[in-house]
Amino acid sequence: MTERALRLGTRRSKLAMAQSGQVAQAVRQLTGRAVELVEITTYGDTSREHLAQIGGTGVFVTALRDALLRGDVDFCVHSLKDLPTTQPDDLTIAAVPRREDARDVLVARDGLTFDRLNDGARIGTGSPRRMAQLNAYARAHHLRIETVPIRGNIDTRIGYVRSGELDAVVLAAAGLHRIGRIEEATDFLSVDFVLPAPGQGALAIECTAQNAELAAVLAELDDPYTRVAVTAERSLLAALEAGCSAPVGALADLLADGQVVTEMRLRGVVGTTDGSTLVQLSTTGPVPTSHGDAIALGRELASEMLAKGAAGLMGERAL
Ligand SMILES: NCc1[nH]cc(CCC(=O)O)c1CC(=O)O
Repeated sequence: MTERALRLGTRRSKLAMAQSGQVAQAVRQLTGRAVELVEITTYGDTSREHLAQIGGTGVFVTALRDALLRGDVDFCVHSLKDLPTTQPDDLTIAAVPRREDARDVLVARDGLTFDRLNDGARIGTGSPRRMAQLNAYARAHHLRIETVPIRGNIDTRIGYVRSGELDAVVLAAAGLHRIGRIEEATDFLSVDFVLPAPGQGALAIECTAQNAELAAVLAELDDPYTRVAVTAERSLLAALEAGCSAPVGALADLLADGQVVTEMRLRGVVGTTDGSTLVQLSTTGPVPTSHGDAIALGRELASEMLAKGAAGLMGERAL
């Protein structure tokens, strides 16, 4: 007797369909079973409000999780950066596959890089984290830019540039890669001046905690280095008591001596959206070997950032 198809719950956006499709393919190969996509509409897809106003955390994931808990689907795929930092007890992140490029990119008119934008350039982004760091960089380099709050899916956002309404927009490289449009990036923003959102570029494959059998199968898709890195980044975010729409950037990366991984570095930033103040710190230590060690690393950096005044910079909300 053939087993029934596994049902993968997904949002309908192009990005969600692309990443769910890629994971579905990997699960088919892994299990030899059929995987069918089940489309689910989330509040984040239908609301026209700015993310910071609807509270940010969880707007894209709640409907998917409800479908999991109802048993309508067997597993789902989230962009890790969209997941709230507290994990519900009855759901498990069965796998965090190897991370895609974590950087933010610019899609600018006429192929322009950030440094070559015109004086007074209007750059679209709804993310307080991006606003804070772009404005801080512009201040330091005597560039005059204006960040313009926008939201919408990738097509909509790039559309503002194609229509001439904005000079540039900022997007995650990973999203463009996944939908096959990375060639449209005109500048890859170095993480030395724009730290990505915690978990950016990584996916989380989630199923119910009850479904241990499926969780064990999905765990084959887990990349342990990505898992500890995003755990440390999200621990930093949680310890700063900030959500996914907060002006917080974080990136954990591995330092290597030749081919040998020696240490992990965790960098974090918090700032005001106008870029006038940034608290940016980094810590380096042994690669965490457990979930607990990764959590501790994030907490440690958070407390150093709080001691430098990070808390006072997070009350802000985007327009
Ligand atoms: N906030 C929306 C969102 N959630 C995940 C991605 C794609 C990148 C990723 O997987 O980290 C994006 C788009 C963007 O920020 O440009």
